[in-house]
Amino acid sequence: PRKIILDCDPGHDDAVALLLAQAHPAIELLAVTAVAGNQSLPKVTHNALGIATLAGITAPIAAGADGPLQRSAEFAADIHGDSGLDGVVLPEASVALDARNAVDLIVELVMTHEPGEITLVPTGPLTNIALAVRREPRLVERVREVVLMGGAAHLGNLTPVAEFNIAFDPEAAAEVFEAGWRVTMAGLDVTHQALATPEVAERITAVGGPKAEFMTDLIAEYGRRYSDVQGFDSPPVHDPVAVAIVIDEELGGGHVELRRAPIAVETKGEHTTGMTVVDLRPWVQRDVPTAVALGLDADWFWGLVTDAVR
Ligand SMILES: Nc1ccc([C@@H]2N[C@H](CO)[C@@H](O)[C@H]2O)cc1
Ligand SMILES: [Ca+2]
Repeated sequence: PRKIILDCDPGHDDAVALLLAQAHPAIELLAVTAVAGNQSLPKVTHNALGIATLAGITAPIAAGADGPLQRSAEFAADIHGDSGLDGVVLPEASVALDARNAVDLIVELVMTHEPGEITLVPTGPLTNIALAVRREPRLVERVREVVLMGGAAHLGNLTPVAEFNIAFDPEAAAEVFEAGWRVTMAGLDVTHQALATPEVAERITAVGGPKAEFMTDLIAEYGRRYSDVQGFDSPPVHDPVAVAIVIDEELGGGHVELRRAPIAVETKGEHTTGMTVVDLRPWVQRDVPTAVALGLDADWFWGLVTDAVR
């Protein structure tokens, strides 16, 4: 199995990513690290501990950055609510927070494993990841790859051109994309194909049991907010797509369409800050370590999530 560290800001869809990462045999979840994004650090950390309890995650859970490198934090309360996980009941946490800071834990795990063993899977702002590389630049050559949920080659969600995770901390994102390691970007282009339709919800509910109930409530609440705020009939469940890409790589591929392309992060634009500028021009030389996911076998994807619930 592929060893991963899941860096997240739970977040309804982060919760699905955590359940999938914990359940799938092709993934070994080494640690969960929390970062401010959808909500404040204390709130997303509290949510991570509750989800870990429900999911039976025994890997260390550590809290990291409480805000962007330079800018002030703007949480996504409109979609995730004041708690960061509104509308779902979490069990009282039976797992304790690791005493180490998330950034130290990421550095320690990568530097004590063999080069190429660990994959970083960020599903929130990239503040922890940028801080880890600043603390230990050798991370760039030791990490196998970064498979992140964030960015967009076309339309944004926070702004016309910027996706929330990148726009929350554009400076951190720029450092991560420019570091020189392999980065696979699961942006809105692909995650907007991961829609939790009524058929998907029924498939998950039919599994039965506490995890199915949790997921059913989560999808219903997340769907209500996505409908109210962004007018979606069914909510795009972004974060587990990054985990699914790692699973697909482990199982031989074929379910996600990836395209190697130069990706630059705008940090200074008056109208474009937070934009991931993805160069899809076919004649452009593409021997770069960055790639963007453009297509998803949605039925396969939802099969993974349903099996994770089961
Ligand atoms: N409107 C909205 C804002 C933020 C997010 C969170 N940011 C990413 C999608 O932009 C995901 O990681 C998700 O957790 C989702 C919707
Ligand atoms: Ca997230």
